[in-house]
Parts: sequence; C-alpha cells; structure tokens
Amino acid sequence: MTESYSPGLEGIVAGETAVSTVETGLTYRGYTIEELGEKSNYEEVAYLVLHGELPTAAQAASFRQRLTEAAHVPPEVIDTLRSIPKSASTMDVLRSAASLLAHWEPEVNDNSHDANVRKSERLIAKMPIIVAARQRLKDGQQVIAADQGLSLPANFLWMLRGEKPSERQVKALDVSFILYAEHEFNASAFSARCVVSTLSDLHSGITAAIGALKGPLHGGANERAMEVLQEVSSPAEAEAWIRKALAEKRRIMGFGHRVYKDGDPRAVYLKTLTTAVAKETGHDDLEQTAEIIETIVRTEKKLPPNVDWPCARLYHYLGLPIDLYTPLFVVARIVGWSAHIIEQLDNNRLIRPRAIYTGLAERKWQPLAARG
Ligand SMILES: CC(=O)SCCNC(=O)CCNC(=O)[C@H](O)C(C)(C)COP(=O)(O)OP(=O)(O)OC[C@H]1O[C@@H](n2cnc3c(N)ncnc32)[C@H](O)[C@@H]1OP(=O)(O)O
Ligand SMILES: O=C([O-])CC(=O)C(=O)O
Repeated sequence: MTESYSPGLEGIVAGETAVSTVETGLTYRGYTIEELGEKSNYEEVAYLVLHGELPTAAQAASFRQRLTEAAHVPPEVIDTLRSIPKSASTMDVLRSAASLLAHWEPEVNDNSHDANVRKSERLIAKMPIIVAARQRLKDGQQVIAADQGLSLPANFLWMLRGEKPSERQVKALDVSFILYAEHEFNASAFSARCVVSTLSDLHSGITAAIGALKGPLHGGANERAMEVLQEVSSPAEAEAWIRKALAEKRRIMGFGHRVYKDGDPRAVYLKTLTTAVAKETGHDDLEQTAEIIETIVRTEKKLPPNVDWPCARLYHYLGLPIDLYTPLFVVARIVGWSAHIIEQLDNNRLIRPRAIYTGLAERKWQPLAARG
C-alpha cells in the first residue's frame, strides 16, 4: 500500500482526463493555448472545453443566446451580497455565492450529463455578475445589469464600471480568461472531482473548487504577486529587494510550478501582451521592476514565473482592484471545473485514497480517575 506514496501527490497519476493536458505545453481538447489565444476568444474556448469541440456558427450563436438568457442573478442573492460585511474578501463572497446560487438552480440535484452542462453554462454567465455587483455594492454604487450585446469579458468590464470598455482592454481580459480557463488535475479541479465523486452536485463541487483556488499556493498567488510588486518602489530598488527576500527565504508569489519546471507556457505567452499593455498605459517602470525580479529568481532559484506573475500586472494595467484578481480567475476557471465535474460523473468512481498511519499504536482506554 505504501509503495506509491508521494508527498503532495507529486507525480502521482490520480485519474484520466480528455479535457486538457500539460504533457508537452498546454492544450485544451487538443488545441494549443497559443493558437487559442491568437485566433479564438473566451466564449468559443468555454464552449470547446465544456462540449469537447469548437462550435459551429450555429452552435456559437445558440451558446451566446443561452449565456445572455442566464446573465442575471436572483435579487435575493444581490441582497445577500449587500449584507455581507465589506471586510469580507471577494473570494470568500464568491465561495458563498456559488453555494447560494444553487438554491435558485432548478436542476440543482439532477446529475445527468445534459443537466450538468446546462447548470455549468448558467454559472459561467452568472459568476461575472456576482463579482462586478459585489465590487459596486462595496463601493456604494448601484448594480449594473448585463448588456446583451457584449461578450462575457466585455460585459464584466461594463458591469464593473458602467462604461463601454476599449477593444484593447476587452482583448487583454479575454486572453487572460482563455489562459486561466483550464489546467488538468490542479488542486481546485481535483477538489471538485473529489466532491462530485461522492455523487454530490455540481454547485458543491464548484464551491469547494473556489475554496481551493483561493489559497496563495494556487490561484490566490495572482493577488499576492501584485502585493509583492507594490513593495518595490522603483526598478532601481528591485535587485536589492529581491536579493534580500531570497536571503530571508521568502516564497516569491508567481514563481514556481508543480508541473512546469522549465517554465509555464501561459506565462511566456502572456508576458508579450502584458508588456504591450504596460507600454500603452504608461507602466514601463513596473515592467522593468518585474523583469529584474524575474531574472534574479530564475538565476538564483532556477524558478521561472507561472501564469500569475504576468497576469497580476496585466490586471493592474487594466485598472482592476487587486481583490478581484483571483475572483477573475474563478470566472474563467468555472469552465474547466465544470468540464472536470461532468467528466468525473460521466464515468464515476468514488475518490478515496489511503494514508500511511503515523499515530500511536493501539492502546487501552483508561477511566477518568486513572488518567495522569
Ligand atoms: C495558477 C497556479 O496555481 S500556478 C501556482 C501559483 N502559486 C504560486 O505562485 C506560489 C509560489 N510558488 C510555490 O509556492 C510553489 O512553486 C508551488 C506551490 C507552485 C509548487 O510547489 P511544489 O512543487 O510543491 O514545490 P515546493 O513547494 O515543494 O518547493 C520546492 C522548493 O522550491 C522552493 N520554491 C518553490 N517555489 C518557490 C517560490 N515561489 N519562491 C521561493 N522558493 C520557492 C521551495 O522553498 C522549496 O525549497 P526547499 O527544497 O529548499 O525547501
Ligand atoms: O496546475 C496547477 O497545479 C496550478 C495551475 O497552474 C492552474 O491551476 O492553472
């Protein structure tokens, strides 16, 4: 039983999937993320990950129609968002919201393949509304309804700000959503699979996945990476800052990866876009700071950046509050989690590994008076 033990399950194959692979670069259903980032868009990728194939024109139109029809949340959910203390992080609010939405989901306990696809599509449409609404309520503003004519990333920016975003902003957010959409057996997808392997429901799996993504070793790293960058006031101070941080054995958020030891292809792809947006928005200094830190962490620790390193800066250049970075990861990743939940339930077996016991040997119960 103990032969296949590996701390953190490193290198352990825990199941099969046809959704994506990290074997040689990252592909979703056989398409490289680079080609999807270049030629596709988030809604098309969402369809691909969820349904297994790129949509035909007719399928894309009816998918868009379904997303539009589902782009609202019950007023009771908005009231709850209003009542949650402003001090609560958006990730904590999202975790509650995913669970709350289940109460208004007509097919909540239907675990058939088709019902799970329908529920996933509805959640894909509703989560960006929750993120934007919560932020506006926190800022003392009115909630803005979705605009039927806009794509999902454009709509998010519209609902957050009440102004039509530029094409450049939409494209940048869209690409980040494509790159965040799916990633094999990462901790949050695996959590979702474990939950539904008990034949629990899709919303329970998504709620657990949000909790897993929140952690700074996983999706929470994009917020922490930005906080790191904000500690460094200028490129001139970057080298001293990172050398000190490494000497103090600090974990530098946005670097390292369990699978990609030579580099995360998403970070490579996103860096070019991030640098271009930095130029357009007057953030060259921050890019220089990031470059100095990246070079030193690579040289000294042999750790390349992961997707969260450029994405944190991209979201900063788009003027988004830090507290929304991991929630935006959720908005994009609902797609991958849903595909994993559906795949798990389509061919289910309870996920229940074993543990090596490290506790005391069997002993005898003593009456209270006899205990020391
Ligand atoms: C979308 C995503 O979820 S991508 C990942 C996002 N997470 C982060 O960016 C957080 C920072 N990175 C990390 O903590 C890690 O690299 C992880 C969690 C991503 C991967 O971890 P693992 O594969 O389990 O590696 P582990 O945590 O065991 O680290 C191995 C060694 O590298 C070091 N290391 C790994 N990442 C870092 C880092 N970012 N900064 C400094 N040292 C690091 C560890 O301290 C450890 O050193 P040691 O052997 O001297 O103790
Ligand atoms: O795969 C992982 O361990 C984490 C990751 O990069 C992701 O979920 O996008």
